Amino acid sequence: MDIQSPAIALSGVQKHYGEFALHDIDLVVPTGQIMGLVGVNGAGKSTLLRLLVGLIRADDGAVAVLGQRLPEAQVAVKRDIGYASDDMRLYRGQTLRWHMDFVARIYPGWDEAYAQTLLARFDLRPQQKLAGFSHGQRVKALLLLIFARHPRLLLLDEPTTGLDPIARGEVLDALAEVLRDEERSVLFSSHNTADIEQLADAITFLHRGGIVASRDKESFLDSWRRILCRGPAIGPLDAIAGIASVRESPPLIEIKTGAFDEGLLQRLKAQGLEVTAVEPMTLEDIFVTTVRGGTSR
Ligand SMILES: Nc1ncnc2c1ncn2[C@@H]1O[C@H](COP(=O)(O)OP(=O)(O)OP(=O)(O)O)[C@@H](O)[C@H]1O
Repeated sequence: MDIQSPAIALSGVQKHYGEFALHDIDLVVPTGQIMGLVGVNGAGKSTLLRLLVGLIRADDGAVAVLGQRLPEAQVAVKRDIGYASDDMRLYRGQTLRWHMDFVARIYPGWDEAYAQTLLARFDLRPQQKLAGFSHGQRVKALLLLIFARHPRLLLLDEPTTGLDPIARGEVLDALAEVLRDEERSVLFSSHNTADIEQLADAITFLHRGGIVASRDKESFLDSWRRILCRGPAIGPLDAIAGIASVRESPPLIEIKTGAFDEGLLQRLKAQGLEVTAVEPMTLEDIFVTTVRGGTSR
């Protein structure tokens, strides 16, 4: 296996389901990167992750994981991938210990000491049957079974959805610890932008089956600003390059931009506007503005 290759490389990927199409997907996740995949319900996040784990096949385009093409190398890469999603069913009639032994027999990289650490951290009882686990406990059990194998690539579909704030904090802390290993790459999806903002190095916005933006987190946060001005403007503001949205309630004007620089402020002033505040934006606000404005990367 080629360790110089990116962890994930998608090129021209298409997948059609009736009215829905995951389309023109070009995405590279370098080794060691933590990529957050953000999208509303039905955007295509799970479909993208299922393609990467070989559960479904692309209609067109190239899918490579850990330097190997799918679906040809699916069996070979599977042991190096940890995939967590609602698709994964644990056996309700068996205990967590039974599951741990089962996984340990299949994966030689099983780390029992780390599994014990995670049992304590997640406050899970190994002798309890899965049928008695709450939703949050089941999620934590699944992540334990994956993390203790030390897979090189983690594909996590909404790992924190449906968790209470305490369980969510535990899962995020364990993820942050797992992610400290620089050789490990991660793609995790969420509609909770706060989780993505906390953990990810890079962020991809998926909307209606297409990638609308994909950049490293810092440059996302650096380039977006909410600018408050006092008008009126001399000419139409939407025509100014770099403006993603304009909301007017005269004489106040709120502008959002994904291409913030001094030049933009000068252009606004040239329109007769007085700039009264320039504020950073949250990832959530950036996401909503990008999706509503249809801004392309
Ligand atoms: N096996 C399938 N057969 C038919 N349609 C499918 C199938 N899998 C997904 N779809 C459709 O593809 C679209 C994208 O679904 P997907 O589950 O990838 O979105 P998502 O972003 O993960 O959404 P959510 O946040 O709700 O989980 C939806 O319109 C869904 O109905």
